[in-house]
Amino acid sequence: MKETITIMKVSKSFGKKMVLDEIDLTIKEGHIYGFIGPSGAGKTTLVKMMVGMDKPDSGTIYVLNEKVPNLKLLQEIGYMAQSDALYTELTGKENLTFFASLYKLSKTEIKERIAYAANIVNLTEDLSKKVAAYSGGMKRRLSLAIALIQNPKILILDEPTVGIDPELRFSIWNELYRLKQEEGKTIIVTTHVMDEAERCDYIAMVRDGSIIARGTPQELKNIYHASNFDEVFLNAGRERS
Ligand SMILES: Nc1ncnc2c1ncn2[C@@H]1O[C@H](COP(=O)(O)OP(=O)(O)OP(=O)(O)O)[C@@H](O)[C@H]1O
Repeated sequence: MKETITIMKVSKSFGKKMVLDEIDLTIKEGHIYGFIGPSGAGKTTLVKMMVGMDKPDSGTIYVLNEKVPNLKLLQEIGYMAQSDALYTELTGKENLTFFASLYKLSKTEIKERIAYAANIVNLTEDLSKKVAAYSGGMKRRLSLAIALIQNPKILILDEPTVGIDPELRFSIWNELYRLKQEEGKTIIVTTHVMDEAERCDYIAMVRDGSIIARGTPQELKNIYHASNFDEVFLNAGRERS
């Protein structure tokens, strides 16, 4: 299996605070890779660097064999940030059309992709409403639809299901599996939700800017003598303190 993302000795500080400390990591094509860890551990900073939105102080990141940042990669990465970056005075459909127009898509493809993405996040009926009238969960769903819009090879989703009800969360995860299995997409998620961590193929546990453990969910359960992921998380925390 090919490597989609390679991170080599990446460090980052904000002021005197070291937020990432010599991170080394490879993410394989067609995997769902999860980053879990407490608030402030450095997960968002790390995924932003993969997207090219933040720059390491030292170290290198390659995505699809291109050194980041690289404009060519924008077409290939769908990014859902933790805070929604939406045009609230526009409708959901206008937002999707705007973001779709940034990519190399024909008019027909734009139409098809908007219908597909809206359906996945269950927003089809609400597309003509202004985003200002959306609930928090609807805004998250629209942000996820935007991340899917250009049919990217890589999805980088920063806490994608926060504020989304369990039923829709379940169907979104089913779609992530389908995208992985049928379309070979590489999917990176950060999460605080432990049952989501268990759904990933591979997990990195981030704490204080370092990856303290990595492996399949089962491997991590073995390492931390845990029967579920809440225990993995708690036991990993105890070992560090
Ligand atoms: N632009 C910035 N300027 C200064 N400090 C920052 C900046 N961005 C992040 N930080 C700090 O870096 C640390 C890591 O933040 P980051 O958002 O990467 O954590 P996280 O693991 O994603 O947390 P959460 O789960 O709460 O989103 C935090 O201490 C945060 O305050």
